[in-house]
Amino acid sequence: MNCVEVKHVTKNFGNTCALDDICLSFEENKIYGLLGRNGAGKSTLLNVITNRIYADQGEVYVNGEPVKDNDKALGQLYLMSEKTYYPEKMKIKDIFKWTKTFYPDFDEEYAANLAERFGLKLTKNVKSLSTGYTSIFKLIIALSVNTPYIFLDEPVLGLDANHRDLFYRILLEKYSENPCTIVISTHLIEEISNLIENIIIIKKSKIIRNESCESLLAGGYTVSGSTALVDSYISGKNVIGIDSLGGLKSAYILGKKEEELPDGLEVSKLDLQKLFVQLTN
Ligand SMILES: Nc1ncnc2c1ncn2[C@@H]1O[C@H](COP(=O)(O)OP(=O)(O)OP(=O)(O)O)[C@@H](O)[C@H]1O
Repeated sequence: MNCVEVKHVTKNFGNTCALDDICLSFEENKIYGLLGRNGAGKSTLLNVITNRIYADQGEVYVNGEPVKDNDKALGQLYLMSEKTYYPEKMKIKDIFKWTKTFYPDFDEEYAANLAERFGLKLTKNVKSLSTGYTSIFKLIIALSVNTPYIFLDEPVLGLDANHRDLFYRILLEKYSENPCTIVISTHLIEEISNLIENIIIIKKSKIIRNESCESLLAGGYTVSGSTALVDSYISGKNVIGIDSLGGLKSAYILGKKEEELPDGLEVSKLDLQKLFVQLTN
């Protein structure tokens, strides 16, 4: 089966263990969310997968071939990283051309079209871009390279709400027209909860969850209603969070829901962000 496999990868920086015996795989044509608190090891994992840094132990395979010093396997992967490696004085349009020399399937026309949709001028150079437009420029390249596996590390860093919304729409558009594997590492969990099918949570260098979003969220539920009703219902239950507004309350509960709930209470699915906070605290 075509996939990216991470097998027993460990990476230390001096006394800091950034990745501890990580095993996982990214299957073809799926969208993954890679979540974890600051310093959990997300960027290190993406850098090891794309061979930007070497693991101390373990291997990464693309469709069965090791990526280490293997241009063919590496050509299947693209990482949009937090760091910007492009020459500062180079114009965007020239970077697009340059990218095509490394990634022959890079679609210059599509990239120019995305630049127009985001309002990015192709004649600007990298140095003159704001934080948001630097992310946009890197995103456009990632969405246009057409590699089977795309890794996005903090893709919406500095993007305003309108541009984030546009990015999520474009991502889904692209995915439905031309499916590929997309791995998104982000702290904006709620915003991607409807995009991702699978979720990988990394905590202090270890994977603590790797499953479908659906199965993760099936581990609990949300009840909403009047404060008095909710308070009485949640007594003795495993409550991981509460939101109150006026006389209304929502409680996020782990565990299985009873068949019958008291009248006046509404049930909905668990909130991914609340669950993440609880799992990674
Ligand atoms: N080049 C490096 N030198 C030393 N320590 C490093 C280096 N890169 C990462 N680390 C350490 O490894 C750990 C994992 O860092 P990493 O950047 O992978 O986390 P992250 O999950 O991406 O965090 P964030 O969400 O804050 O970007 C942290 O403790 C970090 O300080």
